[in-house]
Amino acid sequence: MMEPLHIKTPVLESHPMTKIAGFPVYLKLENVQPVASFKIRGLGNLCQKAMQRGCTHMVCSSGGNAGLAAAYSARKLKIPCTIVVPGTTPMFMVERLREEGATVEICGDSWDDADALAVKLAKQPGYAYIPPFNHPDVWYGVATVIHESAEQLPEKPSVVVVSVGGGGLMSGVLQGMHDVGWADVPLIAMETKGADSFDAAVQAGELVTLDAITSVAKCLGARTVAAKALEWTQDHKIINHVCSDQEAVLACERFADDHRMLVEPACGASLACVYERLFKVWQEQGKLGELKSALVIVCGGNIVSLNALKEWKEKLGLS
Ligand SMILES: COC[C@H](NCc1c(COP(=O)(O)O)cnc(C)c1O)C(=O)O
Repeated sequence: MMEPLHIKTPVLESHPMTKIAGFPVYLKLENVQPVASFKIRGLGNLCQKAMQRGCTHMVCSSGGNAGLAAAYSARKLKIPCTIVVPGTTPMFMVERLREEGATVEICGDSWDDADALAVKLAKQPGYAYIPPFNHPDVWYGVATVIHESAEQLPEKPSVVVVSVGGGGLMSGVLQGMHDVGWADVPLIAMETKGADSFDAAVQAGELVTLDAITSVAKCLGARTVAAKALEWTQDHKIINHVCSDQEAVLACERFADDHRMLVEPACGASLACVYERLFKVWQEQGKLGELKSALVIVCGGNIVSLNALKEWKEKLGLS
């Protein structure tokens, strides 16, 4: 059994968010992972399995964070890797991937275009395709975030909150929830407008491919959500919600002020669930009953800076 490449992260009760919600809000701080996002849990597991299956070169498509997790894993496992990112990925992130030793290819306007090239490159002998969200080994690794939380929390939470891009975080969290006896705990699945492929699938009752990703939360930018995520709606109570880019970016700013930690708008979408007081809305709609506590998975992300936050606020009319 190999040592996992992720670390056990803290669970912090957020005093400011508890005051807003009216009950304890616990934060699982995946932003303090070595690669600044939860991604290392799933990609670390997948890369270790790929190495054990004898791969000699890994190829991962990514909006950035999964790529960094794969590049970090490959470096730790001493295996060459290629990361394919869309043209929307900022150059500082491309340089960060190269600093991890990865070869970086830039392709297309969204993750889906990058993924198509990654799949093609991985057909070379000895190469392994490393999907960023749509694989059981990813979900198995992500499930550890709940296994840890169950040991860290004083009691079972009344609700768990995640962000949804391709649906890997959501699927792994749900797997973990069922592992630890939280099958009756509703999951809140948050997306941003313009990256809402899960909501589109739920509304249509089948997978839907968005024409483009127009949200600033590019790391939620999978135009088609994984089938597994939609399947989970048959087996678990899931409340999905689409917030605006403005709400996600403001949540990032409030979180930085409240906790002195800077996270991506992809993560801001989850934090907006608390900051926009959505629990009360869902209780008034009868979607949620009494709530004693909430667990928010702070998924983190690298593609953010004080300057980026300022630019997003200007772009979104928030300045
Ligand atoms: C296009 O991008 C997909 C993936 N980011 C996904 C992601 C998510 C959503 O996770 P998912 O639902 O894709 O498993 C949440 N929070 C953060 C900070 C993320 O980077 C990537 O980096 O390749």
